[in-house]
Amino acid sequence: MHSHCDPNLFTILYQGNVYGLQILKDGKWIGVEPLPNAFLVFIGCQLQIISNGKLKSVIHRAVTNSKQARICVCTFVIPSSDCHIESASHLVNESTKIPLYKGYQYKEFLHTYILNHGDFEAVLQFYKL
Ligand SMILES: O=C(O)CCC(=O)C(=O)O
Ligand SMILES: [Fe+2]
Repeated sequence: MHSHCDPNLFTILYQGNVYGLQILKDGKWIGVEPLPNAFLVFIGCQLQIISNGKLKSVIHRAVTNSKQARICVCTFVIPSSDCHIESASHLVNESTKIPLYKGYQYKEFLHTYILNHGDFEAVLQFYKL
């Protein structure tokens, strides 16, 4: 699976016991070893925007393995398509004093995300103030 940030609010992920998940940190891909019975929570693009940048959505990807089949169970927590998204005012006041992003409807964001092939940095350019 190509590198991306999840466009939703957050993702709960169970990756079984076969390695394959990697996250991008400081320009380097880091493997996330599977932990038995552990769930991973990924901050999605929407939580980054709602938290006014306080929470960061991580770029990740899954790599294939020719020896073992890998099954990953993902639960995506997604806003309804006409949900209005904007930075939460109390988090804006706490951090930058100004919102970093303009508000939008979730379906509008998803459209931009798909047009930009999941490149969150490119998508953010449309919503940064
Ligand atoms: O297969 C994985 O570990 C990750 C899957 C994923 O990132 C996704 O479905 O959004
Ligand atoms: Fe993902």
